[in-house]
Amino acid sequence: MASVHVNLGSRSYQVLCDYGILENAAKHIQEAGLQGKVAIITDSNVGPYYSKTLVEKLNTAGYQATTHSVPAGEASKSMSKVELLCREMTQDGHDRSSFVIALGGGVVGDLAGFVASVFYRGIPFVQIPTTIVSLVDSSVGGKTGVNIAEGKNLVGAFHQPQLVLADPATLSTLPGREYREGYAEAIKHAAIRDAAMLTELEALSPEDQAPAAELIARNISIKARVVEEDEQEISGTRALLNFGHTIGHGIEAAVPYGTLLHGEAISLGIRAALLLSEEYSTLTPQDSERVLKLLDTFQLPLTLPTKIKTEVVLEKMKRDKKFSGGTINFVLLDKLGSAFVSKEVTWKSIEQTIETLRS
Ligand SMILES: NC(=O)c1ccc[n+]([C@@H]2O[C@H](COP(=O)([O-])OP(=O)(O)OC[C@H]3O[C@@H](n4cnc5c(N)ncnc54)[C@H](O)[C@@H]3O)[C@@H](O)[C@H]2O)c1
Ligand SMILES: O=C(O)C(=O)C[C@@H](O)[C@H](O)[C@H](O)COP(=O)(O)O
Ligand SMILES: [Zn+2]
Repeated sequence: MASVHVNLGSRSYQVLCDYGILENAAKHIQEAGLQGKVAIITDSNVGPYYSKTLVEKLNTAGYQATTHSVPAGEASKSMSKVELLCREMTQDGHDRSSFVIALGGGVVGDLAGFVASVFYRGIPFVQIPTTIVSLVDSSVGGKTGVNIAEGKNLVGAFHQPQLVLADPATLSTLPGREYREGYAEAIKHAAIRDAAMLTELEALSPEDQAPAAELIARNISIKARVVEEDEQEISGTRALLNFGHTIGHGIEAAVPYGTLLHGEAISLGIRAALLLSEEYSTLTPQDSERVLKLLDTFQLPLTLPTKIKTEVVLEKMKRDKKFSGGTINFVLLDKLGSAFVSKEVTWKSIEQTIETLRS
């Protein structure tokens, strides 16, 4: 079993990654010190596959589990679903002594984590990720939250999970498009911190059943080390995990949520960030080409659809958390595996770069 420790003082936790680990979820949850009532939050696609067995195993181990499902998809990452889940949980007898399990992809993880952060002013939660995005990225780090019409993740809280149980076997039921999009986040990790991992990713095929537990753990380690340095994105180190997200989030929010999957929008955002890295820093076109080729291997979009208007992307971007007090903090690469935050990038360049994404 691959295991990564996320060292955050009193908020430290373990990420356990192994094929079939879900079978032993109750044992690992017990070992993490969680007891009593548990609200499993999942979605309409994931629940039917995995929640019944999980409930049975938890109840056999002495837990009292209830299941709460939201419709699958990005639109469920909303304040209205937060209220609905809090009401359902209260009606089902949950209180301060309960804990939450997020069973699903990044949408469920962000939503359930946020519910856990506000329910009775905060209860513990466990992440059980079931997509590539959530296995390599979103289940770790404690960023939770929901979208509003004005932009992505604009309402949220830092709330670390108490345990992450990563079972790559769950990927066997994940549809191809949702499987491929997740690699945008792994490619991002390689681009900002681990150029050698590009070679590992280049050896994969989008037709593979699932990546090795070691590759998932390698991504989690990259993220964990960054989060340990700057848990609440104050010093700027954690902003590096936002490579490709500044324009990417603008694109994702410019069309109804769910039209583009998160990883697809981030693929376009990565292309934009590579172009700006060449313009403002020392990244070479050859290095950019290598990353673009990898995104293309996973059939991720690199051309911005005409229906997505530049002015709408810019409007959404201006509300992004990376723009505070009028300053643009843009994550660039100086070479593969090495990222930094630049304050030099102008709105004019951003606008031109978005236009370049059209061809
Ligand atoms: N908090 C963070 O650090 C962080 C990091 C990255 C992404 N995110 C967020 O994560 C979200 C995207 O996550 P995602 O790409 O996992 O999307 P998702 O959670 O919507 O999952 C994608 C689709 O796959 C389905 N699905 C999930 N697991 C399945 C399985 N094993 N079998 C069958 N179907 C399955 C879901 O029902 C959904 O339809 C975005 O909202 C993004 O902002 C957060
Ligand atoms: O964990 C982080 O920090 C990240 O930036 C990871 C991103 O992949 C993720 O999409 C995150 O939700 C973006 O955060 P935001 O603060 O820009 O909303
Ligand atoms: Zn992301």
